[in-house]
Amino acid sequence: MTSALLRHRGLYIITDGPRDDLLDKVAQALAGGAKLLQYRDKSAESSRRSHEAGALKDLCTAYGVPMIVNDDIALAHAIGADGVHLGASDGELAAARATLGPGAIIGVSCYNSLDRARELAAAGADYLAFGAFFPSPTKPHAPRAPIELLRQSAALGLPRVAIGGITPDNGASLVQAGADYLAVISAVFGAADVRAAAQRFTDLYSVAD
Ligand SMILES: Cc1ncc(COP(=O)(O)OP(=O)(O)O)c(N)n1
Ligand SMILES: Cc1ncsc1CCOP(=O)(O)O
Ligand SMILES: [Mg+2]
Repeated sequence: MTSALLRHRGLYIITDGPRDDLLDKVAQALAGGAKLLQYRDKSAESSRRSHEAGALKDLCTAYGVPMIVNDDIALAHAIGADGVHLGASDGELAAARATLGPGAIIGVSCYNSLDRARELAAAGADYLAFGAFFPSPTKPHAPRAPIELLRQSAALGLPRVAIGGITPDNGASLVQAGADYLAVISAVFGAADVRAAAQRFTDLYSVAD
């Protein structure tokens, strides 16, 4: 799936639920040009999670946008998601590949570590996520990463995702440094006008391309 990801750049929306208007807000962000979606819900309510993830997958399919599940390989498999995102304590990349298959998108958190990025690239990751680049309202204690890491990781040849406190105002510096995707929660889902906020991120790539 890496090649499909390599054909695009843009906004990667990550959900901030649980919330009652989740589907509606995601639809607005997709209308604003989001190119990837991650369902991130840290609750343990498996029935709601499964229902929501399935509904989000259908919505993303209608927009031609890949849908990725955070943390949960089994949920990704059960609802036919396009992939999974794994952090350092979320299970092995090899296990995800064995469950989801060769065409799945398996994204990994590399935090601020080029060594971790090299290892996971060699192990078959489809994209490398770095951050937090700015103070994150969603995850205030996330380790910080320097912007140079985006340039330093270019040679690994995989799509690079930037995350952490990204706004339409500070995102341009990350796009310039080589971020293929800007992964955003609060600056999209916390906005009064979600579609307009997403469009501002989308526009950063129209200017760059
Ligand atoms: C695109 C992207 N990058 C990083 C993360 C963070 O993953 P992780 O460190 O596992 O933390 P949680 O999101 O699970 O709290 C991510 N989810 N997505
Ligand atoms: C999951 C995660 N990992 C590092 S920062 C972060 C949260 C990003 O959310 P926001 O865009 O609100 O800073
Ligand atoms: Mg995780």
